[in-house]
Amino acid sequence: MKTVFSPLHSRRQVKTELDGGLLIEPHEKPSRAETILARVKDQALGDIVEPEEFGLEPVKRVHTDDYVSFLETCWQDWVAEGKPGEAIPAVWAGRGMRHRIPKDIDGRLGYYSFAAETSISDGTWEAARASANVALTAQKLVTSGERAAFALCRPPGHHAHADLFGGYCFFNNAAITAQAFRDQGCEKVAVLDVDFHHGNGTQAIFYDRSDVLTISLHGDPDLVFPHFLGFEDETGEGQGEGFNLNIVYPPKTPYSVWSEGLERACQRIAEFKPDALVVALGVDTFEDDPISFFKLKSEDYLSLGKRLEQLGLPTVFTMEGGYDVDAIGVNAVNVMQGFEGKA
Ligand SMILES: NCCCCCC(=O)NO
Ligand SMILES: [Mg+2]
Ligand SMILES: [Zn+2]
Repeated sequence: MKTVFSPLHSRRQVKTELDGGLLIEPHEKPSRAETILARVKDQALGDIVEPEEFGLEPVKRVHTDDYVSFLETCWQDWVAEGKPGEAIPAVWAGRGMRHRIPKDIDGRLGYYSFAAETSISDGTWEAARASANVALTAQKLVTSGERAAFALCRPPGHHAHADLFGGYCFFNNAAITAQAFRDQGCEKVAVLDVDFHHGNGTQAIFYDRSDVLTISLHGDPDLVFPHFLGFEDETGEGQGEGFNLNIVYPPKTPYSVWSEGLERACQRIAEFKPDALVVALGVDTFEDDPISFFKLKSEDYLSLGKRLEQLGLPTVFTMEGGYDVDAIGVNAVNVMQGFEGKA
């Protein structure tokens, strides 16, 4: 299987993440991508290709023009205001307030985000653009005949809404990929989010549509991020009713239980009969992940990959979360190797 990777991921090198009232070293760090890349090479998974430049048009098929423009100038706008630290949103439109776009950078940071842990600094824009190009290059490989391709995306994307960043995400790489499949002739596309966290952005982007089926398995939002979306009663709206499926699990869920949800998801996908599959691959479901609470083991990712291959679909994997850096390479590449029959 080919892997698409961009060294430009390292342009995202923020020094802060707001966590527990402290500014900590971000969990979403450059070594995550480098460790996965090293494992791809160590396992000779396949060629490693750099992304092509697709420009902003395919990104704007999912994200609003004003949001894209905000991201492009956020850091310089912040610096121009003489702010001493990294750009961190700190004010939002609460209940009863107005959702209009302020002029001030603090107001715009709040308007275009849903959480405060995701700092922005120099290079975030370039890395986010490269990450979307990585996903689009993987999609092009698959439409050009590859059965599957691994988009080693960093920063991740599944929390990003059409005009919201958060959860370490800016551009929704999985949604951009799904829309590219649609724009290139696929009638139906399924997005399966196996990251520990709910793919709230992906759900929201396609929520009223029946051409893209969105499914996510994740930790109970009553207990974990993103807290305000991802419940099982969210099944889609309008044309999209019945085309969103959330499968929620409690702390300490092992693969033996989690895989029952995977089976439900796979059966729903088979019933939907899509022309392509996008897998939002987070491996923060791992038993030792520092910010999550499932108990999957490294060998379980081989089984996950094997089950996904049985769907028989052209498949793009977009890298999402996973923060046990020592294990992330084995866990992510195990999915690809399981997909290719090593299980
Ligand atoms: N306290 C912020 C948690 C952000 C979750 C990031 C993630 O892994 N999403 O998939
Ligand atoms: Mg998920
Ligand atoms: Zn996650």
